[in-house]
Amino acid sequence: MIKPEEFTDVSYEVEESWAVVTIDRPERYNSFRGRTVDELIAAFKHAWADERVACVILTGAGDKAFCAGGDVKERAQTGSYGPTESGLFEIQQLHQTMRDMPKPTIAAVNGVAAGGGHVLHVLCDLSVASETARFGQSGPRVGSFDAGFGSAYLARVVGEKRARQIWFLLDLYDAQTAERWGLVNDVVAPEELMDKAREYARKISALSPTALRFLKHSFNADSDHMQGLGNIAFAGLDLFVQMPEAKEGANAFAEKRAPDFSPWR
Ligand SMILES: CC(C)(COP(=O)(O)OP(=O)(O)OC[C@H]1O[C@@H](n2cnc3c(N)ncnc32)[C@H](O)[C@@H]1OP(=O)(O)O)[C@@H](O)C(=O)NCCC(=O)NCCSC(=O)CCC(=O)c1ccccc1C(=O)O
Repeated sequence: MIKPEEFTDVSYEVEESWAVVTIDRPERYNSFRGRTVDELIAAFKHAWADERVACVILTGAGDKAFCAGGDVKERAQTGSYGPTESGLFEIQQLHQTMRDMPKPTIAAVNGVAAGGGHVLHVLCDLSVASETARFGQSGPRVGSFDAGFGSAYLARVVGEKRARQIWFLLDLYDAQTAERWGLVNDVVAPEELMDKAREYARKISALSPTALRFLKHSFNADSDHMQGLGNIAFAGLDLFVQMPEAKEGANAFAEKRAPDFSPWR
């Protein structure tokens, strides 16, 4: 497993009694490649094992993006998300690690949370948003989908109609709308975002870790079957991204043009 001091795409810091994990690729809107996903898994496991840490704050570097999902430019240029430790692109393992780790996770959404980056905030136990944050999925525009937690668990959070609206219209929603839909717990001014996340973390740090551990597993138990849906979905996605239809989506994004999916209707 990669050590925090070897991280290139993510930073890991311990403040008081919590860890702050920051996705640090602002020039790509904090989108993730294979290496980023490996480092995020390592960061969450590190926090899980770290006795100084009661909970984790996940955020993005800069003020533009929390995370814009998979690095579509890398996918368009190379056909993959680049090298990884295991040779696998372990996004599903990241989702599972975030859910399985017994310590609460708090997303501090500092900018746009799109695609697989939106899924990461949805999978955090709590979400705090900056007033300037924007939220949405983008897969069907760039030749992708998340038919696991990214759709099924999203529907648990916001309801079926809203989840289908998010995935079928692909609009970006502002922080006030996200709060109204129950997608985030609090909205604050950009300069107050990390302080609000720290306020949550401080409260959590004062509580019984064992009680929180049982509660987190209890909340998760009711949606754990979605991991099985994810296995089917990501197996399908592995095949789909090799197909001309999916490549049209990624290429169109990299070439800054609208995709033409009409041949596949
Ligand atoms: C995020 C946006 C809505 C922001 O829009 P806007 O504010 O107008 O900024 P832009 O000018 O568009 O972007 C600024 C700058 O950042 C670059 N950038 C943005 N997003 C990405 C990205 N995802 N990858 C690479 N680079 C990105 C953008 O090109 C600009 O750079 P310049 O050099 O200045 O031109 C908007 O940017 C947007 O819609 N972005 C794309 C979001 C997206 O589609 N994300 C990927 C969705 S798929 C996914 O995340 C899951 C992947 C996955 O899990 C998977 C798993 C297993 C197998 C396959 C897959 C899979 O491939 O899907």
